[in-house]
Amino acid sequence: MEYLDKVQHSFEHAWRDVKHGKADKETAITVGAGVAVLAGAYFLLRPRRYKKKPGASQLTGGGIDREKVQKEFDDYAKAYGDKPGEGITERSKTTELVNVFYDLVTDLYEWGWGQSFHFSPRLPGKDWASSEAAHEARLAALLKLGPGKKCLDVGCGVGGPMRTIASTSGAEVTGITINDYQVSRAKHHNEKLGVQDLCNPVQGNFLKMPFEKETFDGAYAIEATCHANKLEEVYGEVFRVLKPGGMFCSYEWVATKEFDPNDPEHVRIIDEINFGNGLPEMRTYKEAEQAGKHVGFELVGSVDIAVASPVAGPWYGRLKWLRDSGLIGVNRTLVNLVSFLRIAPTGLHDVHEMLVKVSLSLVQGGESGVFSPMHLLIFRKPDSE
Ligand SMILES: C=C(CC[C@@H](C)[C@H]1CC[C@H]2C3=CC[C@H]4[C@H](C)[C@@H](O)CC[C@]4(C)[C@H]3CC[C@]12C)C(C)C
Ligand SMILES: C[S@@+](CC[C@H](N)C(=O)[O-])C[C@H]1O[C@@H](n2cnc3c(N)ncnc32)[C@H](O)[C@@H]1O
Repeated sequence: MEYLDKVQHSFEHAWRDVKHGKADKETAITVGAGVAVLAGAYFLLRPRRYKKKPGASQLTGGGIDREKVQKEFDDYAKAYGDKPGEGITERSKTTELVNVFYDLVTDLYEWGWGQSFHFSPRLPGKDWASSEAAHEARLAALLKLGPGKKCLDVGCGVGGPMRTIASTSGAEVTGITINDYQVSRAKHHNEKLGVQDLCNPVQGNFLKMPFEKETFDGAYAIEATCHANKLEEVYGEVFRVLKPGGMFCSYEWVATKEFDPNDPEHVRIIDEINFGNGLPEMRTYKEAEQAGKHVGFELVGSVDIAVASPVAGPWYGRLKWLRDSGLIGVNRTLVNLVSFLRIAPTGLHDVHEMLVKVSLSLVQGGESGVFSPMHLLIFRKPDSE
């Protein structure tokens, strides 16, 4: 703190000389540099209420008390075994760990990515936001949603997709997320956009949903069911709350047919993806298909969107660009700064470092073809049980 006092003292002296017209060249440079540093720091850290994303100075641990963020992250990290392919060791704790994971990452996701916590193929001539909206709207079309229809968003995050799908289709979308902080963020965004009459985020466990049977005309999940210990558990609940004849579409995180469980490099990539994203394990797309059939669904379609379009850019392109452009490096500096200044909770630095590392694993998973975050499964509940 002594160094900072000296800097402040010399800046005050210089500022006084400038005010009294006694500034020499050196003083003017000191003051100019000081003003530039302060302006730069404010620009980068400033709280940005709604317009775009939150500012770095608004990074929190979600529903976790500031002083507990470091311990919660350390406990989360300890929950993963170190044997290849092990994932979360105590599976009875998975849901609780996933909730902690989202307390830890939700602000960082919004700050560094946006309100839709998923990947999208890059459409030719479209920016990432348009490509993302198209990827989400595809589900509204597949589910044949429209005004008066009731749709369930299984693992809704802060509601980015919910708002797109409700706005494009006019359907009422109820979203469920385990994380209470995300519900508050989703409600904030819904009200800001004036879509709260169509979008209803609720806190709850998609393994035991607080909805009556046969409530919804359609359901979708976007990169969310991967957090379940067993896909049958969440698929079975979706089956229960869907009306007979209702459709369920899911973008699934899967190991692809390129994945070789005997290849240590493949296993390393998947293990790192599991740890850096709160997955208990990784399923293959075949296992996901089987899980849906096992709970009673008819499998209507199964396609890896990551490789479906010969002209779309790779889903991991945005992550690669963030790294290659140096933006992740800038983010690292900002997170270190707000952590050092105690503006953000201690521990958020470690969370961010986890995300820096997993961004590399995800790109490797995409480039090697062993992993896809968007294997689209289309299921239908039979007309009569
Ligand atoms: C579906 C899931 C999450 C998918 C993506 C939304 C996120 C996966 C990895 C995340 C990120 C990685 C690097 C971060 C970067 C270091 C930071 O400065 C800014 C945020 C990141 C870009 C962050 C953004 C969200 C992801 C892309 C899983 C959880 C099932
Ligand atoms: C990667 S986020 C995707 C969110 C949203 N689908 C989107 O694309 O923006 C995964 C979501 O699944 C939710 N989730 C994970 N496990 C859950 C559970 N057991 N019950 C309810 N929601 C859960 C998380 O809280 C989070 O909102």
